[in-house]
Amino acid sequence: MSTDVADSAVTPPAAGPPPGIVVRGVSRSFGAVRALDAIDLEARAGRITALVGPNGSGKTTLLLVLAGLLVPDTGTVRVAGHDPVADGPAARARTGWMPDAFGTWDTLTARQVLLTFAAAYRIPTATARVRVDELLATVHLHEYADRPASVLSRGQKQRLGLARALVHSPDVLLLDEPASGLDPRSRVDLRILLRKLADEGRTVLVSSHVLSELEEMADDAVFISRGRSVVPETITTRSTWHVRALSLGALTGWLTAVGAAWRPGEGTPDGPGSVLLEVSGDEGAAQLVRDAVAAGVPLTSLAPVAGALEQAYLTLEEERR
Ligand SMILES: Nc1ncnc2c1ncn2[C@@H]1O[C@H](COP(=O)(O)OP(=O)(O)OP(=O)(O)O)[C@@H](O)[C@H]1O
Repeated sequence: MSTDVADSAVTPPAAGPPPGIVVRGVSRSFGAVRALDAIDLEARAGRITALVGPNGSGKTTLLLVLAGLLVPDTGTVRVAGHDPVADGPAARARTGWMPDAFGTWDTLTARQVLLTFAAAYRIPTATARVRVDELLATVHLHEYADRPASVLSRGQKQRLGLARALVHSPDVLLLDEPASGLDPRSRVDLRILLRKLADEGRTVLVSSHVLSELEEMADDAVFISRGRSVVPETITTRSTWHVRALSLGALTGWLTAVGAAWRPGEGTPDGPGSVLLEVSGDEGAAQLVRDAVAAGVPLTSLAPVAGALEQAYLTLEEERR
């Protein structure tokens, strides 16, 4: 039986390591637009936290506040224990920021760009040279180390932006759409690198619209809608699963008899086929398998129709309507 029951990697933040990021009641308006509306958020050290939300929901505004580049109107923020406004230099020394589009000085080489940022973080020159070589290798830009940044493609610039965010070995990483423009190999490399950074005990907060990708990399998810953090219903209660059986007739007959709300999937009643069923999380799926076995209904597969993040996101969109 193919089942993704054990693979729901994204869970709400649980008790565990200390939070690397704490946001309490933060608001930020641009004129009449309330981009952040008393938002709360925690992201823990040693974990990758996904920041998920529709266009204009406030993700970039929040990341800019965390990076110390935008002052909130109200609320409190702690990044690696420091307030980015009141204690800016200490917070910035521990924060790596990767914006969605990384502007470089095109006349500098990739190496010079990184050395310039290393100097800004007051890393001694000899140490910086070693660190920059390591990072250029990590993001597979060593061949371009001494070429002007102007020759870099969009994806290569993104990778340089990632190296820039890591130059001072920050405790907290803030990544705004880091995978945009990256080819599939680079996306896999990014995922592996972020996992390694989290395993080293760093806090990684990453926003992306590519939910399948976030699903694979994130441990926790924070959903944001209209400037507030929200918990989509799906996270805690229901999701749609694809249930397949050797006999569609036996499956639908049994589901109808036990009063389950199912929708047709595919197949004909006297052959193999599937239905769509609302299931209450992994526990509900496990119970469904037990009940089907007890009832003599031959299930052949059971899987969520979409990743947990995608389902939660779609619920969020429904809730917004
Ligand atoms: N500098 C600004 N001036 C005026 N309005 C702004 C500014 N920056 C953001 N906004 C508004 O604040 C809201 C939140 O924007 P933000 O960029 O944070 O959203 P987002 O979730 O990052 O969106 P996207 O997924 O499209 O990148 C939007 O309504 C946007 O128009």
